[in-house]
Amino acid sequence: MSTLATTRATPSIWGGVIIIAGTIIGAGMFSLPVVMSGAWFFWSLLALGFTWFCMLHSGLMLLEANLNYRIGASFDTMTKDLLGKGWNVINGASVAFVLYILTYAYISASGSIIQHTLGEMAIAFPARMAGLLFALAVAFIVWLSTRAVSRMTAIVLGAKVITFFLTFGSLLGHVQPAVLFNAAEAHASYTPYLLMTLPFCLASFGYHGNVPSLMKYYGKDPRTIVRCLTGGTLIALGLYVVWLLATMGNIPRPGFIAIAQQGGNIDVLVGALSGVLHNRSLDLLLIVFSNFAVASSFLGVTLGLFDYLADLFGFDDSPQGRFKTVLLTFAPPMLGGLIWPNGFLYAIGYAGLAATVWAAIVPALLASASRKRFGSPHFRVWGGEGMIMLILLFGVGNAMVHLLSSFNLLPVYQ
Ligand SMILES: N[C@@H](Cc1ccccc1)C(=O)O
Repeated sequence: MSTLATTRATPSIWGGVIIIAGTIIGAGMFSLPVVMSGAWFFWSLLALGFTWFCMLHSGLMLLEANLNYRIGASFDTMTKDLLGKGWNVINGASVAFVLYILTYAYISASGSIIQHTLGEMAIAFPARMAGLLFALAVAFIVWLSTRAVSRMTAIVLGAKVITFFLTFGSLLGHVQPAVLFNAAEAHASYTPYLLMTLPFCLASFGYHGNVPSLMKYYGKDPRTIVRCLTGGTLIALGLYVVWLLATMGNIPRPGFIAIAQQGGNIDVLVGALSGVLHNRSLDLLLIVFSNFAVASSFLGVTLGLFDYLADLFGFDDSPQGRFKTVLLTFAPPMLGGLIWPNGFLYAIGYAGLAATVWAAIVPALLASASRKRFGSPHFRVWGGEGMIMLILLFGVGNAMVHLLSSFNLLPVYQ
């Protein structure tokens, strides 16, 4: 994640916006229509809007604290200095956990989407094998060098943006109001299913590892970085709304029960959407887009995990050193993908649970501590203590929701 920013020559605001939007928009979005089918479209918009607001502001809080340190100082430096060793260990563990579980989710997702893609070409290929091979290819690129990752990401991200506009532009034309308004179910209840969507929204809006990278990229320029964070998160929000419109405007609400029962992985969702679209070229575009969306986050997140582990274990940058780090980065999630190829939805949920620590709770605590220590010489997030409390509540609330739903204490739409 961290190094994507350093390769562009002229820092225009778009570079930062694209880095942020590119990290945010990933596998998480494919979980949204399935987990939001209970709350359905309008309530889900509320959950998305609220999460967007909180995740943008937690990112700004991180920036506020980060601006008081040297350029290049990351999470680790700030939490150790402002919150102490204990928090630093908790924070580090949650970062590693999120990156690992996301890598697992991407392996599971890429396996399923490659299987689906090849299936469309009448080639039968097991998903486990596809996920494994794809992960090996990514591992090879990460092993080569950060530059290789950055170049691949630029290509994949470009393809993602182009196929996105083509796909969603035409998908919108297919929305059926009767399906979107769920006209078939007269007395449906939606609100009981609202809370459980939150951890998935949180995971889908995660990007916070990139805030220190933006400061490396632009220098201590809060105005520009604030614009990048706002622009990047807004693009993601807009895309998610269109994505919900496209899925919930085409697949009837009860149809999602079957999708969730089949594990809720990307291939099932894309398959269900193809089933109602009856449009060959759109179908193909959607498949191409899904492949690129997964691939770009996969590269970004595993690079982040790679850098993190290399730093933690002190492995050097020689081919052997990088090989050790790659092994540590990819072997555990690959093993998970082999044993349990269909845990995509669970993985995104757990990513939400752990990400709440370093993407909501810790940023709020950091901003609060850095205000006491430094004042805010460069930049201060608006809203004072109230805003800090809101982000803390959002973070703790998300963790509680996830725990409740893991113990089956929240209603599930089934
Ligand atoms: N938002 C990313 C996941 C992510 C979470 C937290 C940090 C970085 C990335 C996705 O949807 O795939």
